[in-house]
Amino acid sequence: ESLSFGFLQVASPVPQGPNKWHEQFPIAKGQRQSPIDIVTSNAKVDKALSDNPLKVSYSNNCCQSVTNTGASFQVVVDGAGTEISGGPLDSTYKLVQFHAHWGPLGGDEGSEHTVDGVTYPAELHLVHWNQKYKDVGEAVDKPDGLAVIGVFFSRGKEHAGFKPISDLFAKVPRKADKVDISFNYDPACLLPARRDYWTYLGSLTTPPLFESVTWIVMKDPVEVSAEQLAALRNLLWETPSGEGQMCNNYRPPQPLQGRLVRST
Ligand SMILES: CCCCCCc1ccc(S(N)(=O)=O)cc1
Ligand SMILES: [Zn+2]
Repeated sequence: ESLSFGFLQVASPVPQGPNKWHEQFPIAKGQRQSPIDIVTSNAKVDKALSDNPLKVSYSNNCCQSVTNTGASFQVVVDGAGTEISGGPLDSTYKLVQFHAHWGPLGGDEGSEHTVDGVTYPAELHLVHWNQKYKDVGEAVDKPDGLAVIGVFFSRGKEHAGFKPISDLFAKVPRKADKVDISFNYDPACLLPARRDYWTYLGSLTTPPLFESVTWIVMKDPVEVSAEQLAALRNLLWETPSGEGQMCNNYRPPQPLQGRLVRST
């Protein structure tokens, strides 16, 4: 929101970058921050993860709308029937929203997690909250409150499943713009066919940076076209020099602080 004194319009402050977040959110320098660089040789295969496979049961009428949050697009989901369980999770979690992080036009950086230092042009986050809590607001800052599935986007052929969503970005150019999703949509179409993943305990990658996320990062990227990656830039946001294309909305990898990354 912008402050206004009658004739004088004071623009709302431009959001600060990741290297300043610690000033307002000291947890930014915490012990379980995200994202991280996943060093595959240090990841430990845990048979327990495959003995109790990650179960993803989304419905195809759960997506309600797409919003420009001013930091990403966000597909808002009503929790009806969109649950994950198993794998690293001791409880059932419900999907509440999904969004993404990406880099500059045509670049290869943009993902938040990296794999042996390799970045992808974008990373999708499917955000779920633990059903042991009464709502997402109660879950959001608890150590086992959230589970986020990360899916790397690589540049290649068009992703038919992502197209209905990427086509909507042009309709929500500005912060708080919102468009309803009138068609049936199953977010599971955004997951790679091979369901192998790395998992570790981390945090939200944007303020308030709560250390409340069990991360499940899919090993295989999904391909989206250069045009679909470019469509992400139909979303606009405030830059120091005024309104501009939303890009580079990713936090770089944070210190591992001795955490174990497990692997299927
Ligand atoms: C008190 C409200 C907090 C809303 C938390 C919103 C949020 C959800 C997921 C992620 S991410 N990028 O780690 O998936 C970041 C932020
Ligand atoms: Zn995210």
